[in-house]
Amino acid sequence: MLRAVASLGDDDGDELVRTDALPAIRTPRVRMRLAVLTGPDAGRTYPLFPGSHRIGSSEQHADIVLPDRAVSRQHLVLEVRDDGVRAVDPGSRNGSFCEGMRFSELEVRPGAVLTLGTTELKLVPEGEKARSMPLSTRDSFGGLVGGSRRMREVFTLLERLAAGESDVLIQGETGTGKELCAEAIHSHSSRSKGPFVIVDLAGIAPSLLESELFGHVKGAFTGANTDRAGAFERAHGGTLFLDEVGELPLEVQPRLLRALERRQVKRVGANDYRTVNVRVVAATHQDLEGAVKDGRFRGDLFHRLAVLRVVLPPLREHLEDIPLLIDTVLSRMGRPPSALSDQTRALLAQYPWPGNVRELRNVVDRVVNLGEEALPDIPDVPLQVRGAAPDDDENTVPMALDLPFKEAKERLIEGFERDYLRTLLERCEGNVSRASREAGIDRVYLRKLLRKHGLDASSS
Ligand SMILES: Nc1ncnc2c1ncn2[C@@H]1O[C@H](COP(=O)(O)OP(=O)(O)OP(=O)(O)O)[C@@H](O)[C@H]1O
Repeated sequence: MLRAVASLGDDDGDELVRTDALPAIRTPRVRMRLAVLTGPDAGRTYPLFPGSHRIGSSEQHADIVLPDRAVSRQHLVLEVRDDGVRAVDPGSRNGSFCEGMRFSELEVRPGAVLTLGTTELKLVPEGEKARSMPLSTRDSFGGLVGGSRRMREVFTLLERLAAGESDVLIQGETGTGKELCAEAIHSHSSRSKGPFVIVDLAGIAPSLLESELFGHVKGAFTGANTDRAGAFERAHGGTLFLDEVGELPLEVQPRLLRALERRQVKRVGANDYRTVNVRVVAATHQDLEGAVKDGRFRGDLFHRLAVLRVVLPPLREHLEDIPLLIDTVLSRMGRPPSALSDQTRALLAQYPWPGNVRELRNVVDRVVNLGEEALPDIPDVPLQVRGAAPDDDENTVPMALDLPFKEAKERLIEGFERDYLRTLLERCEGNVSRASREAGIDRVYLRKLLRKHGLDASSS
């Protein structure tokens, strides 16, 4: 007897007839594709069926063969399961990277870009285009610079949205360039001749917030000696940048929502509304969706602000931009690129930069003025060994063979420690107690090691 008709696929409408007697047979089906974005094979895609897929440069050792001289014979294995994809680097010579970070084992999310040698590979969920957005050809937009894929994707989005009139929400960790981004949107818009008004909502006493945003009339409160226009009115004809919008107290949020919806503001103590012509660009380093769930931020305001959303990546996800960023910082300081030695640059390229570009700028400033003692405690190990010569021996780990034995050995151990700790933390979801049990090392010592390598348990 027929009991049910179930469709196994969302996209192709295949149907499977189930009966009591015959259990459903699940045929392997393609859920993901691997798209080659750059490198000699750019443009090719491979279906990823459940099971193991070996990726490398040798037809003997790999199922997906990449004709890239910087790719090892067997460079990476993708283990595709029903519920996810795990990438394992079995010891490639030049390493495997996910958004700027080297890994040896990684649970890869759909849409992630992996870099092997000079080849970039994207895991594309079935039904999605390999590249949803063309990459901008620029390596700067306003004051923001970056030639990496992540930044060029941001630039494409900015090119498109700057010209429009919609409000924009910029999200990103502290120091990722949110203010620069807002300025760039303004200067590339038709409002560029109008004012660009900045309000840092985190820096204003809650009692003064309404007056700062909407203005006040004389006598509205103690100290209101004259009528004063608020930021919305001052930004008339231009752009209002609301920094740290996540800090806005709940009680002020309905007034901001009203101002955004009606483009009308009422000064504190006044009876009438004034119409303003303002584009609002807001920014936050907070997880606003989380704040909405926790009831700290109004959902309707969030949706109104986030009509268009730009997410700026943390620097650790585009480490390849560090050389360009260093040159930019130096030139903004009026210094030539030679103001920093190659050795210092190499060290800076290996630091995880929790404070993002702002921290990089500050460190470059200090090192140029005070010398190398001002460098942060940077693990001295090669993170990125890209575009290197092809491997002669699959088991070769990149080693500084030209260094004195002791130093070369120390580097190798440091590299091992860091790779080990990263994988460990990832496996234990940042739980240090669990990590210390699994690794069989004392918790205090583990914390010390994590600090030494700039790894943050909570953020892993
Ligand atoms: N992509 C970038 N290119 C060039 N400079 C950058 C970039 N990102 C940030 N900076 C520089 O880093 C510093 C911090 O940038 P900005 O103030 O825009 O960051 P932010 O995200 O607004 O930080 P916060 O959340 O702490 O307010 C500035 O000096 C800025 O010029």
